[in-house]
Amino acid sequence: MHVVAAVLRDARGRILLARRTAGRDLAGAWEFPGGKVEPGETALQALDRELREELGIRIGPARPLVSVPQAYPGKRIVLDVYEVDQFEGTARGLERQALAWAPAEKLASYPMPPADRPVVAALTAADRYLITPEPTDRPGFLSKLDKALAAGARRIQLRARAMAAADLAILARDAQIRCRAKGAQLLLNGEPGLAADLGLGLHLRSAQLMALSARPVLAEGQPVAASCHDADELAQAERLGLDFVVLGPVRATESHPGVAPMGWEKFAALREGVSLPIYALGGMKPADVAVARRHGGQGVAGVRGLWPK
Ligand SMILES: Nc1nc2c([nH]c(=O)n2[C@@H]2O[C@H](COP(=O)(O)OP(=O)(O)OP(=O)(O)O)[C@@H](O)[C@H]2O)c(=O)[nH]1
Ligand SMILES: [Mg+2]
Repeated sequence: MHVVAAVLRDARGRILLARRTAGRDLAGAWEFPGGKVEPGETALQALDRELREELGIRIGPARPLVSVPQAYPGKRIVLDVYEVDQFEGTARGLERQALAWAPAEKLASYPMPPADRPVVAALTAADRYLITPEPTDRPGFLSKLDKALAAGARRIQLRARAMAAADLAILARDAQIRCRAKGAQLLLNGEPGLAADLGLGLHLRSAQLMALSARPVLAEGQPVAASCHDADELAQAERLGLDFVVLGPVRATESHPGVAPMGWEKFAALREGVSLPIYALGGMKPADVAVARRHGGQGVAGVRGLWPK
């Protein structure tokens, strides 16, 4: 089932949500206004029709945001979401549905269908997840980090697997100060204790993820993420209530020559089974954000393709 929906903003930048009425599936959930594409319609024709029927507005140009494949009990949908910057008329609940204009940072507090979580993440969180190369010289590393932050990196994983614990703690603090100054999230790879002590986020390796029975406890508001390669790992990440994951390798990479790439079709098929925000990993460059979004991804993750030269 192909479903189209719109992100509409008011003059204050708040986003329109509509509440599903009683007697339909997912009744009571808040959603982005829209509906099913009918036979013979294009996605944009369907969006225009649905918003006229449900809200009484005529929409201007629409830009694709993300297209989320999602499996529900007994059906599979692709939720195709567009950002619409201009519309004519005043939005009203013509089908007796309640409407709410929500600030972007409040979206996550509305109960929404599973397919909408990746949409909210696409609207509010970074589309690139930068993984650092193994730090060798500290000044060189920190100046590259500054460069990445200046270029807009807002979600960064410090991955230092060969470093002595004491050195890692010092480097992590230096990196933390720089990230804080730019409002960027910093997640430490594989070290739950140090991440908790320093007030950093945590990135779990897949083996660590599978060995846990509860989400690791961190400082207030710090994210927990994980590396996933298959449906079991994704399901575990969702069970533990993680904030996001990386999934791959989508393409072949120099760093893992023996590993068969999954490709975008498999990426999208795996994404259907969970409602987590997912970054594509493996041979990714910033220009691949668009293809990742077309397959339901949050964006791209990587070392080589994202770390400054
Ligand atoms: N419009 C909309 N539908 C969503 C969202 N998220 C999501 O999972 N869906 C699902 O996509 C499907 C959309 O169908 P719908 O019931 O709104 O379709 P419709 O407007 O054509 O109306 P209908 O009820 O008369 O068939 C439902 O299964 C709904 O649960 C969302 O954000 N917006
Ligand atoms: Mg609808």
